[in-house]
Order: sequence, then structure tokens, then C-alpha cells
Amino acid sequence: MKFGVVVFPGSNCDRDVMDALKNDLQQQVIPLWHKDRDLSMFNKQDCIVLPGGFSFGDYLRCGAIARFSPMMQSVIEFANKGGKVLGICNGFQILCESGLLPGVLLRNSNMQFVCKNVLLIGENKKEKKNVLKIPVAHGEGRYYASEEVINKLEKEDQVLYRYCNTAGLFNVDYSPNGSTNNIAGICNKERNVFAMMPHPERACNSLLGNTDGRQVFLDLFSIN
Ligand SMILES: NC(=O)CC[C@H](N)C(=O)O
Repeated sequence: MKFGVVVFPGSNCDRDVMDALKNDLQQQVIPLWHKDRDLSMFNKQDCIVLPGGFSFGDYLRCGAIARFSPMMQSVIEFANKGGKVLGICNGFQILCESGLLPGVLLRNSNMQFVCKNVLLIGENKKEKKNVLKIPVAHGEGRYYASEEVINKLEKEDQVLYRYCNTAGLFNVDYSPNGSTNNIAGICNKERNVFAMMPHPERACNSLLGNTDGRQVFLDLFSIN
């Protein structure tokens, strides 16, 4: 599969995700600069990744400036035509800011930057239901949306991952950030735009002590 990774000023996980996709998962990777617009080398089966980081220094709200990058216009067009898009952490924030996904990522409820491993359970019924350990690193990861939007996400099976305990339960708040319904990752109704706050690209190689991230790419794209 072919992946394009958009680099914004302040992205800091672009290299990580390119390395994981290319070297750990043997996929084709093309770096993309946020000021360019050309996505003609990608088709519907390919995926554009918005990586983690601090685009434009996280001024205003995280992702609020990056959404105006020329490349984002092309990414929105690509997504609207059915192309796959994955946002990780800052990428999730950019996707919410650009309207490709509903809701918003608010400051963590404890008002602290959180950097640690968390446990996740895949919620999409098609995905394998095992508990994954994946790192998070964010200050604004508290997923929030109106009750109506949350109900719709739940009803349409758009919650991809939730923070959970070792048994995979999410009956109380297991999130590191206060997310509504322990939501860690969602997709759009059409199921071609995906996003999550945890960083699967940091857990794809045994040299890093964790390969659970591979399962995420397998769940989303059937690659491992
Ligand atoms: N790792 C990241 O992508 C960080 C996301 C964002 N800048 C935050 O702190 O919330």
C-alpha cells in the first residue's frame, strides 16, 4: 500500500510514522510538504497520514492553523472522493479542525501533558478484540462532542478505539485525558477517515519493546 505523510512546520512524528510504515511494515511511503497540493500520485486505495506533533507551535488550538495549509485542501478533496486518511494525535486534531471528523480535542482534564503507555480496545466489531498497549503523548487529547454527535458515533460504530483496563473494560474513566466515553480513536461515517490520539507508529518494532502498534495498522488497512 502507498502512504503519503504530510509534514507541517512543527510535526515531530513524521519521521517515526514514515520509518514504521516503510521499514517495519514494508509499505511505500512518500513525504508530502504542507505547502504543496499535489496528490495525483495517490488513488483511493492509498492513504494520506497526518502525523503527530506540534504543528505551528500549537498556537490558537492544536491543529487550528494547520488546517489552512494548502495541502489540507487537497487532503479534504481526496477524502471526499473516498481516499483513505489517517490522523495520529496532532493529525486527529487537524482532522477535527478541518471538519473531516466531528468533535474536538480539548485540554486534558488534569491540564497536564501526558506521556505514557495506555491500554486500548478496538471497538469496531470487524476488528480483533484484544487489548493493545500503545503510547500517548499529548496535552490536548480529551475527545469531546455534543451528546447528539457522540450518540451518532456510537450508533454507527464509528468509535475505533477506547481506553480500557487490562481486561478490556471501559466501564469507568480509563482515559489519560478525560475523553468522553473513553474514546481514543474514531472514523467518519464513510469509514475512510480514521484518527486516534495514541501513537501506533511508536510501537511497531521489537527494538522499541512493543509491537502492538502493528495491530492498529492491520485493523485499519489489513497490513501487518
Ligand atoms: N504528540 C502529539 O501529536 C502532540 C499533539 C498536540 N500537540 C498536543 O500536545 O496535544
